[in-house]
Amino acid sequence: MSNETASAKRHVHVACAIIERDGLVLSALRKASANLPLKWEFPGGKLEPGEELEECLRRELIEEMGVEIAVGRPLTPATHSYENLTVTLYPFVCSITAGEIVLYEHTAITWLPPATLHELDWAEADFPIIAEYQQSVLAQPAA
Ligand SMILES: Nc1nc2c([nH]c(=O)n2[C@H]2C[C@H](O)[C@@H](COP(=O)(O)OP(=O)(O)OP(=O)(O)O)O2)c(=O)[nH]1
Repeated sequence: MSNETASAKRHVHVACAIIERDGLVLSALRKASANLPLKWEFPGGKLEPGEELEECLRRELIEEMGVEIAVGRPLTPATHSYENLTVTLYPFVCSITAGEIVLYEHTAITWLPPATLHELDWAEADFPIIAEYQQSVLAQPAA
């Protein structure tokens, strides 16, 4: 049997951080040389064996951006099948508690108001997460 059958497709579990600061949200641009090149994503990465999602996210943010985060409310996990890979994303709303961002993995970052997040060229797995996040934030009464 070929290795390219649907059943052979790798499935990865990825925690990702919707980082809020002063009413804006951080998005990060993947490298041109990466899988899903030059797509926007939320920082984070693959869950390691035995690791909790929140622990994974705190580790990834130190590794990718050199910052410590507080992990807040979870959003609904989203599963998407790319051509060669199935990804389940576990999103959490987060904030930076220590450190200044240094880009160890990404090409760029940007801070946007929630309402305009969808205008970037996102990795497809993020579409439902962005929609849910926008709905949750924009539904809140003004302070
Ligand atoms: N961190 C993150 N990954 C995402 C998002 N959306 C999305 O489809 N992904 C995909 C891209 C990758 O295939 C996978 C995350 O894996 P990763 O960040 O640990 O690994 P990578 O592909 O950048 O690099 P590698 O370690 O596999 O070489 O999930 C997102 O919003 N954030």
